Amino acid sequence: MGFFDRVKKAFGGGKAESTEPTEKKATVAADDTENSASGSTTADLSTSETVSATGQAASTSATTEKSVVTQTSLTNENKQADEQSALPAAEQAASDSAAPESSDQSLTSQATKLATQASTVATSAANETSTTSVDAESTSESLVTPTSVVSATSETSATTTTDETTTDYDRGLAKSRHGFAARLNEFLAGFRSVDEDFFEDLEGMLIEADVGFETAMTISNQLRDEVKLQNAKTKKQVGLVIVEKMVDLYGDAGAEEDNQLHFAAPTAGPTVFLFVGVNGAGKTTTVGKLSAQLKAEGKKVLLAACDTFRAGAIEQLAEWARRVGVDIVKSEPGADPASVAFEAVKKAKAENYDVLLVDTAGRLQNKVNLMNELAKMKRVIVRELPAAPQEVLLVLDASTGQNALNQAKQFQATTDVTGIVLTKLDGSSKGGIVIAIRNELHLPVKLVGLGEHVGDLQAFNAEKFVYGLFKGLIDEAAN
Ligand SMILES: Nc1nc2c(ncn2[C@@H]2O[C@H](COP(=O)(O)OP(=O)(O)OP(=O)(O)O)[C@@H](O)[C@H]2O)c(=O)[nH]1
Repeated sequence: MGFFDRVKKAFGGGKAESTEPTEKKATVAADDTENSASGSTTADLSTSETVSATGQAASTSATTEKSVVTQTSLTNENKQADEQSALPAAEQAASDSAAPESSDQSLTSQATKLATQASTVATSAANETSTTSVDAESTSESLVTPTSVVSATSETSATTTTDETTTDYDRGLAKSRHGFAARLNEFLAGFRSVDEDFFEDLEGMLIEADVGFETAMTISNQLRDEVKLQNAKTKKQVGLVIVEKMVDLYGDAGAEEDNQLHFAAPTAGPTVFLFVGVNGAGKTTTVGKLSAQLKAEGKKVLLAACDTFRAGAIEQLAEWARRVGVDIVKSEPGADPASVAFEAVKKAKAENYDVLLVDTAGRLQNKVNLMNELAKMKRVIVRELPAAPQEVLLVLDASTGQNALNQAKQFQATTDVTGIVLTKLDGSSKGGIVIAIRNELHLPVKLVGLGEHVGDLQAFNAEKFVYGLFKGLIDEAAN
């Protein structure tokens, strides 16, 4: 069965649950040989935990800073449900102008950004004290059903959670869905017959949707036969054949892809994840969100503020640490990032942390410096912990489209990237980039950012992603 048919069978027509075991299993695998025996657990990604307080109130070096952050209603803005289908023509207009496609940051907006990000963790300001501990219970309570990115515990909650995460993908991809539908509708509006012009326009439409040049060409070439083959005559049929082909190609290309985050074996910890990527891609935010989710799973988490280049970055990460209630190793702006990494690894080892999340700079004086710095940081980590880092995660801003692909190619050339975190999908109309990443970069997407809320960082699930992107059309095909 092709990938399109699998997704259709699992979700089509509004089904919330997979009817066959097509869901990827989230294997929390240890990186080395000890792994298979003891260090790996397998869990259905569709299952998630309802976060419960673990009672591990972590003390943090950042908590001496005191700030009161007012909770905002970001969630509502980011989670406007969309019930529109992919093909009908009227749907697209509003969405493309809704959210900014660029993520430029300025120092002057830093305070607002900090407040916004911290508020998504939503710890009650009233609980704040000037002591050095954060109340784990109130923090945990405030995380609105974050789906576990690495593990799952409750078999019984599977149905509900499949619903929830599918809905999260659905909401997070609304803009992309509208964007693609708009392009497809525009393209089909001019459809008369399947001729050379048709294929040229098709290629243009797909490239615009950010599926990538090579992918656009492959789809177009393969469809030359198939549109006729399948006797597609009406616009709707043609649209369906195009999407079906695109989805099947995507599924085939990912057959061997490992989308799971890898953790050190229990006895070989701590696990180290290094986050790299350009300025503003969402590294700090991702580290913050992930720390909250890992902590909620009972893990002892340490953050390392290795972006010493941008003064605000240290403060931003410290704010996340304080709010989430995890520890942080930081230094003064301008300090050597590798020395911060060294201190963090030392602390993580000595104090038995489970996971160390390392935030790095997105910009230095120039690209060569940046890449050299990352290499140096990695050397320091490996010297102290030979099996680490278990993941080097390249954070890409989905809304930057082809730019993100170019950035990825540069990072890939100099750094051993193990996976992609694709952020801001909620603010992008070009979710097609996921297709380009798989087909052109051959790097697995491991996490996706579907909004600014902590729970909006999700383990990547290809089936849900495809359904979120082409929901209307898949539902129609299923009925
Ligand atoms: N809507 C949305 N916004 C996001 C997402 N991830 C990050 N952001 C926002 O993107 C902006 C930049 O994020 P940062 O985490 O500061 O980016 P960075 O890569 O750490 O940037 P530098 O520290 O300058 O290298 C912030 O305003 C975040 O709130 C997401 O998935 N969705």
